[in-house]
Amino acid sequence: METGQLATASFYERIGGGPALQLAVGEFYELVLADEELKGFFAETDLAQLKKHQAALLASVLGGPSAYAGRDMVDAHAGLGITERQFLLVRDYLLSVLWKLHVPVDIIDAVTSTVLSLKGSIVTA
Ligand code: HEM
Repeated sequence: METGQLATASFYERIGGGPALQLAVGEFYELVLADEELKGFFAETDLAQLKKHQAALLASVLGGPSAYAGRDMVDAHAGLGITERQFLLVRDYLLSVLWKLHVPVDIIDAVTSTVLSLKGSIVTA
């Protein structure tokens, strides 16, 4: 029954699966790359690969396929000298995209906690 399916659907399924995540990740990097304080970090980055990894990481956090094949968060951000302020800016861009796409609030809460738990691995300045 429909309601039974809704009750057991993962966050990943509830937001629309892979296509919805790709949209969210695309919009997220548009915001990040338009920010003067952040865009320099990505000057040398293969953006297609980055978006693919970011979407895969989010998918596994949200209970979808766990196909994340990127580096762990410490290795990916080592030596970048990211400050807490820059970390919070990036977090806010991610959350703003999720709000804009009408992602339900319980899912936003879960993403917020996960992102916060990564702070110690990402902030090095
Ligand atoms: C908010 C939480 C964050 C998450 C979940 C996250 C996640 C990721 C992921 C999954 C990758 C790809 C790793 C790979 O391809 O192997 C990545 C790479 C990267 N991230 Fe983050 N990130 C976060 C915050 C930040 C912040 C705050 C900055 C800079 C201000 C940043 C800058 C970068 C850069 C520059 C790369 C690419 C590094 C390279 O090309 O070698 N990230 N991140």
